[in-house]
Amino acid sequence: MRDFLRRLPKAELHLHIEGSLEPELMFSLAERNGIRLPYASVEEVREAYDFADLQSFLDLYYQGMSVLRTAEDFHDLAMDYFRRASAEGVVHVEMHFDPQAHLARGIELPVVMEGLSLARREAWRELGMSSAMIMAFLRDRPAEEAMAVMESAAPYWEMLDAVGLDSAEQGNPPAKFTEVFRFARELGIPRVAHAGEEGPPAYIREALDLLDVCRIDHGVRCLEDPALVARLRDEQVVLTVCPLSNVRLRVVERMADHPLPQLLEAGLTLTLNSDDPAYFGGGMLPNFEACHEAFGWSKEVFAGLAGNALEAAFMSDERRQELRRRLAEVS
Ligand SMILES: Nc1ncnc2[nH]cnc12
Ligand SMILES: [Zn+2]
Repeated sequence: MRDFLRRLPKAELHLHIEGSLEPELMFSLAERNGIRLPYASVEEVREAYDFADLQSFLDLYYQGMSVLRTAEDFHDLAMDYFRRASAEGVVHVEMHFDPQAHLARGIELPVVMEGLSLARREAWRELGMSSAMIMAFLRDRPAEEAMAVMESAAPYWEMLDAVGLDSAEQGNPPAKFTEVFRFARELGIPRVAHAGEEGPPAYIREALDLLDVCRIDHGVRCLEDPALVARLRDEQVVLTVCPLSNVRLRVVERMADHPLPQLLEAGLTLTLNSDDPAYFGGGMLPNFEACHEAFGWSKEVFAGLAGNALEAAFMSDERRQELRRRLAEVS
């Protein structure tokens, strides 16, 4: 099964590129940039990754990314992840990135865009891996700031496959960002949003009704609202579920308690993703394997999930056709 799961052509739709920063790279970038880390060793960093909830993770996540300063750093970050993901059979990566977290440290958007764009071209050339960019707004910051970022991103609008919404969910409903998302819609930029990770089902409804998103990131708490589940099923809204993330952030206690089997049973359109692989115990393959171990799903189930990701991905029709063929060959 492990070999089958590795060979499955997997598209990853929910990945925070800053959350792919492994402690080893964190140390080498800190050294390159003359930054002192509050850890003595790589082991000490890993030991600190014991989270009580989303906020306790976010505190370390924003601290960790302080080593990213130059376009070269962002390039190295992304290439480091693309290489690891490619070795796990990932063929397409859609990366969220958080401009406001970098602006707050004095790192301007062009630095981020230059580094990530260079890595994307290299990944295509050297690994045959396609990718997409999702510019995310931090929902625990003011909506006016998100709007300012959107406006300042004008030179890059063409390069954005979507805008997204992440960071601390509780108390920061999608409604807060209605105007920013309306602006993105007017520009023809697709929209996704984290909702129903820690927040209530009402946030999933708001993301659909007010932000007009095409996908919900996480969405696992929809099960608390049967009418919402029926709507998600009928409208075939894609959920980008991140199983290991949900365990590590204590959305659920253990993999065996994860609601994935119920979500599948309810007929929802699901995909599997890693979210922040450096912080949550691994990338796409470990997430697929954890599901196999916990739920004993068949090859057909995993091929179905991989197929859902291909259909929902931001990629050219030509690329989608090619990957559909590869999926059919493997499964
Ligand atoms: N799992 C997550 N939820 C919300 N915001 C995030 N930013 C990075 N990872 C996140
Ligand atoms: Zn996420």
